[in-house]
Amino acid sequence: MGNNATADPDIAIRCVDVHKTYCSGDVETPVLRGIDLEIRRGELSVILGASGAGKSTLLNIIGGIDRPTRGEVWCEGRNLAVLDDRHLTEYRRRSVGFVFQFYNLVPTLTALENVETATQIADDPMDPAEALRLVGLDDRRDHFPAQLSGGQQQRVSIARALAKNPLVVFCDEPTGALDANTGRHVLDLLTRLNEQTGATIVIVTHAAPVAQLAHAVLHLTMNGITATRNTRRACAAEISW
Ligand SMILES: Nc1ncnc2c1ncn2[C@@H]1O[C@H](COP(=O)(O)OP(=O)(O)OP(=O)(O)O)[C@@H](O)[C@H]1O
Repeated sequence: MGNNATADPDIAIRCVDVHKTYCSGDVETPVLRGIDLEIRRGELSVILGASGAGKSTLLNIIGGIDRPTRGEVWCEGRNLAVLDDRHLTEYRRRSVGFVFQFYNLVPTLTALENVETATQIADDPMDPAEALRLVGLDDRRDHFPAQLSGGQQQRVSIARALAKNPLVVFCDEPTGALDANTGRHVLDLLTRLNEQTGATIVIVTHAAPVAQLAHAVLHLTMNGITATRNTRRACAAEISW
């Protein structure tokens, strides 16, 4: 398949027959066995799967952190699987934003400065103060991470990812370190940002109820991936886990 694999402007990322096998000495661990998927622009997608199903492995591949053993990962007319290191780094910097379970903020920088670290490497960034306003933290811009709650730190990390104006924001277990109520606020924020800004958001989680928030649900198992669409999406207040 050639560049036409991403000719559809509604598709942000497309995987074609993606395989990943980890090799350590003589031991081979096959994790992804022929994954086909599409991430649609402007949508909130949830990748769901049990522990060990390969969610982080898949996220690392579509986020340009790792490469597949076999298969194609199409984004903006390029197959990430064959990009050299320099271009893959460029893709990570310019085209994707990451939100991790443990926030990964720089402790010696204020909330605003943490967001600025991302906007300084982006082509078309948002005003960092505006990004903090979008996540409801304009009054905390001069606070350091240690002066913020877990939920607030996660909101800073969401502002940091969003402020790059990336093609896709990837969130790996974004509520994993938060209590249920704070987690619900973070999910509510992600759905609101998707609706208000049109940001394409992918949430990776083992928490099945989160799938109710999504336009598209990608269910990853040892046997492959199945995609379903929600005809009615729940709001974060309606879900519990
Ligand atoms: N670098 C590696 N070398 C060898 N095996 C690995 C490596 N990274 C992951 N694995 C294996 O790949 C499988 C999938 O791991 P992965 O972290 O992608 O799953 P996951 O669905 O994200 O799990 P969890 O929800 O527990 O984080 C696991 O069996 C894991 O042991």
